[in-house]
Amino acid sequence: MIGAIADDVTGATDVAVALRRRGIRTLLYFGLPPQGAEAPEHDAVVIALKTRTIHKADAVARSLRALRWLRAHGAAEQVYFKYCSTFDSTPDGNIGPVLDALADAMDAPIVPMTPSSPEHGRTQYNGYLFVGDVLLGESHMSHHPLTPMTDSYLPRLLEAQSAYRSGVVTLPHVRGQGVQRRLAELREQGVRYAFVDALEDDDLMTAGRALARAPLVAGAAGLAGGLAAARAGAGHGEAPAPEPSGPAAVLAGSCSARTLQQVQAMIEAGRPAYRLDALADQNADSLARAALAWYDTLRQDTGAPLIYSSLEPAKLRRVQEALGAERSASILEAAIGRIARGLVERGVTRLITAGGETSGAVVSALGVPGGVIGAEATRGVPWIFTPSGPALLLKSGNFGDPRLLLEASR
Ligand SMILES: Nc1ncnc2c1ncn2[C@@H]1O[C@H](COP(=O)(O)OP(=O)(O)O)[C@@H](O)[C@H]1O
Ligand SMILES: O=C(O)[C@@H](O)C(=O)COP(=O)(O)O
Repeated sequence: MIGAIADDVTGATDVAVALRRRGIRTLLYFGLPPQGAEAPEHDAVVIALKTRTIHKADAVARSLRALRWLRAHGAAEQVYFKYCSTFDSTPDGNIGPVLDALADAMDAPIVPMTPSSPEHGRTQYNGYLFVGDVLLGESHMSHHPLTPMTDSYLPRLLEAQSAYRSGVVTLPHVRGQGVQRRLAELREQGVRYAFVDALEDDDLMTAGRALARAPLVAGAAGLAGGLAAARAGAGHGEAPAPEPSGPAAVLAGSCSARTLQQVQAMIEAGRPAYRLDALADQNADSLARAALAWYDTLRQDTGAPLIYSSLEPAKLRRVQEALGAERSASILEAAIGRIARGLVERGVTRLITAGGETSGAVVSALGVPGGVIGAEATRGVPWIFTPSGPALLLKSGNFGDPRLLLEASR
């Protein structure tokens, strides 16, 4: 059985649906699964953590707890550590510290990985990560509020955060000379982390077949899809994918280029929109109260509203200079969590959130333990049906076309 540990909740939904698409019956939990919970038949478990930007010791402790749970429940035959397809991290971590801890705990001699996800425009070549046709460090990710990415060479990025050496399985190895052969060479050279080049889905499928027996693998959802495809013989066909209904609302806390376009599309379509301004009010409670009071004034026929804090890079910098990056993020995340609770109390049954950290804040504020994976609003962004809460669409900041938020909230 595959056990996946994801460093944020949007990443968890992305990897869960990548497994499910290949007929792998997948359970998704937000945090450690509740004790004694009855689980339907399954072939994979995904545990969504929120460890991407917290203190690294805490990230390591939570990830090891997740590993212990997977082992105790027979779900650690192969462990997949899901990080972002744009390698979101800082020189402190948390990808490196978490991987070091997992690799040590599992005694994994070498950990193959790749953030490549060609369907989202992320590709790895000679160890460099591209976003569309530019290098990661030259992409919009260099402006990220919490994890600005300014380098593009993956071994260097990981070595800065890890106690171990990194190397590359280059494309000629993937496409001919052999992934296993290259991994053996790298092991001899004392390398513990092997970034596998992949430009196309076929490369991920080849890598997935070669890595079917690796105890610990890491990366974005693309390689998880390759591993799942390698097991597809044991698959159960794609499960039915229900669509939710009922009143919807959109909460956007991502400042990624794609979310900014999606927010703009909602505003241009005339949807009611309310901006959370942390410069004007630094109290999460009163920010949330004011937003909910605004929501209470809306007519029924306006279309689903948008509440957002998303700002373009120059304005975001001003907020961060005034309040600090961490403080402004934590005020806004706390406010959005409270707003989510207030919206559900007011009858919202479809909640759409943009941004990984933002979605994590919403999931913890709602206290939902996990959910059943439903239809994808767009590739990698499935509806999640929670047992007693609303249906959730947890959208990675960078995913979806510019009309996604508008259309998903119709
Ligand atoms: N106006 C703002 N000022 C400062 N920080 C902000 C603002 N709006 C959003 N943020 C913070 O930026 C972070 C965005 O991260 P996240 O939600 O993971 O989005 P993405 O998926 O694009 O990475 C969140 O912690 C959020 O609270
Ligand atoms: O791999 C990806 O790009 C996503 O699954 C992901 O991790 C999303 O993170 P956010 O952009 O922070 O939502």
